[in-house]
Amino acid sequence: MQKQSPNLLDKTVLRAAAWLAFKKLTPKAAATNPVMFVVLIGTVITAFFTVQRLFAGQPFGFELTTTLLLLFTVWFANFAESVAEARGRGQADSLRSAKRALKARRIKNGNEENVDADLLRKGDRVRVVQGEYVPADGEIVKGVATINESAVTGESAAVLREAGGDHCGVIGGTKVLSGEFEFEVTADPGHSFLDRMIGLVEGAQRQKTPNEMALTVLLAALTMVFILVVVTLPPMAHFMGVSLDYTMLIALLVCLIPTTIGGLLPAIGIAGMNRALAANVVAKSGKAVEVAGDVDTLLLDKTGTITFGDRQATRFMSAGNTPVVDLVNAAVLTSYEDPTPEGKSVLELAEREGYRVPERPVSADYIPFSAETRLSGITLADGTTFVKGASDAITAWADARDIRIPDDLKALVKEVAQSGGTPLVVATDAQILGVIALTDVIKPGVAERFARLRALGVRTVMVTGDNPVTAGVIAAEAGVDDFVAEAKPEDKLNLIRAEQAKGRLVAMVGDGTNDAPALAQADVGLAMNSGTQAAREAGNMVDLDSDPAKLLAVVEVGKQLLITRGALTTFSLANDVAKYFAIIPAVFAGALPAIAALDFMGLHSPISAVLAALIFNALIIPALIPLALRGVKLRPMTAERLLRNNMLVYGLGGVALPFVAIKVIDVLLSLVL
Ligand SMILES: Nc1ncnc2c1ncn2[C@@H]1O[C@H](COP(=O)(O)OP(=O)(O)OP(=O)(O)O)[C@@H](O)[C@H]1O
Ligand SMILES: [K+]
Ligand SMILES: [Mg+2]
Repeated sequence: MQKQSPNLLDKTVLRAAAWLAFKKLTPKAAATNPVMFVVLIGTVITAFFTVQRLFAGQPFGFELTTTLLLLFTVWFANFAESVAEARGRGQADSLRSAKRALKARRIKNGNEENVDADLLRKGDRVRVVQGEYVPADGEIVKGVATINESAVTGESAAVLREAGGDHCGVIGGTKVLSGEFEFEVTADPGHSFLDRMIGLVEGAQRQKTPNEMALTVLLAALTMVFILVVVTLPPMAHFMGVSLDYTMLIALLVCLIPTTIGGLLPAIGIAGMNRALAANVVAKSGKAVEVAGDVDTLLLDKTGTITFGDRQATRFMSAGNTPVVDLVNAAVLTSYEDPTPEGKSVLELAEREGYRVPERPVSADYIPFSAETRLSGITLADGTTFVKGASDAITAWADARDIRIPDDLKALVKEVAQSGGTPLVVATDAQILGVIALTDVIKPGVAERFARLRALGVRTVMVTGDNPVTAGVIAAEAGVDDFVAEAKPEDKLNLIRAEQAKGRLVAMVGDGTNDAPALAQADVGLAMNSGTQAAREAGNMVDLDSDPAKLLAVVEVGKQLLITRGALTTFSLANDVAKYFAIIPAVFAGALPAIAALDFMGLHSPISAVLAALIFNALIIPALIPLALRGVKLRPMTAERLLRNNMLVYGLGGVALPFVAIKVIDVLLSLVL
């Protein structure tokens, strides 16, 4: 479900960007971009020459044209960045409309008071009822509600949020459709998700990523090299008895330095962030999006990520001679206070099948389900305990109590597991009663996405708390590369560490508090917005749609960012090399007949050659803006093949294009000059 991003050539966007690009024509703004800074200095110098010649009564047409072309080059570079920013700004406006003046019922010392939402602070308790807007970001501590989050996510389907689980997160500005709850505020005003998103799309919080920094340094170094080359030209020319024109040298320098990629680099980065946002993913930094493109291993859990995660009980299968009613009764007792989908569905199945089940006990100790123990249960007032859980967990529990394992248990567990279902073994402290079969459905399309990721060189590993047989069946059906079964939360963390120790970059997704350490350890940690505050803080990205499969899209957005940057860098550098060979002979041909042999382009005159190159050099920036913003199309192939293809297309294309374009512009100029 992608949010509609404004049209690339939307008139209002372009107009806003054009103005913004003018405002950026300052030395301070240019200073962040070394290549453009050099062009700006060149502009000032050629402008000086223009004025000088004007006052000396000499012809100044070439100087003036060069000055204007250089100014346009910087303006086009600013324009590219501004279009990317302005496109984000449109998104920010629609987000800002979700931020309205909200009221809150704050609870203080047991009393309720009406306050402006601006006054809410971290830790405050607030009550919200049906029909109201959630006044701040927070976690539900009491109650349950369905919420329409469309103001923030663009998704209009109602979502369920409740206390005490991994789905307790609420976002300020969203609307409560039904139910009521109390929540604890987790963000001060100005630091909410909405605020963060708005800041991100407006580029206010944009910092250069490490890769972008490295590339900027490289481009600056190249610029330095070309400055040295051009500076040594006059003495050399002088030695050969040729005197060179300084305006022409500056024009030559600008043609040679990497202005194309220098001008498009910021736009490419912003566009990547915008694409992540359009997919409803809030990255805490541009770096996170970029790292996602380099990820080698993707850790996914099974339930809820690969499958829909709404595991439903579908069958009671008793073991040995145990009557099915005994199994059902025990299963029901363990589920009265089990709020998980699994627990609820056990009660529903018993009712649907018409069993007369025991009353809900008035006083009992409940054993809540945890991913650590992988079981849930109840101890009645008379001391009898009933548990249900993963087969290995219950077998271990039974072993510790010297409870005999029925002979046919293994076969029952296997039968459920082989169909891809999850067997829950039910036991009392006297015997093992049987198995509840839970079924879950694999999300459509995941197998194709994994195949696509594999083609891109990303390994997928499924980590699940489920048994190895079920895990194997689901893994095969979904087409993951590897799986780990019977995993506890800390196993995820260890797995991430092990992968990282092999020099791999790891991405994972999670929503629970127990996922937080792994989310923090992973290079890309995608937290679900529905998840706990701990998870949302630990991850470096948050998915507003709370769809764990979104991780796949995030990796693709990151890859596309890296590939686009690589392709345009190749193209830009190839261009510069070509321009060198296209215009140097023309510039020297008149003075040095020996070089005329190299002047295979047959350009009209040195002046038209240089102007043609400058015009091409300026126009190529806006011509590539659409590609920079949309991104190079991501085709499933390995990194090496991608690199080779890019070198072929963008490298060879980048070499060939300037020759053709400069020749055409030169012919047109010769008609004018
Ligand atoms: N409500 C429950 N009561 C008892 N046992 C449960 C309950 N829910 C799940 N289990 C058992 O605990 C195991 C671990 O559950 P957990 O939710 O940690 O992982 P999972 O959902 O199987 O896998 P994943 O990590 O892919 O989400 C399950 O495979 C199941 O056997
Ligand atoms: K250039
Ligand atoms: Mg789970």
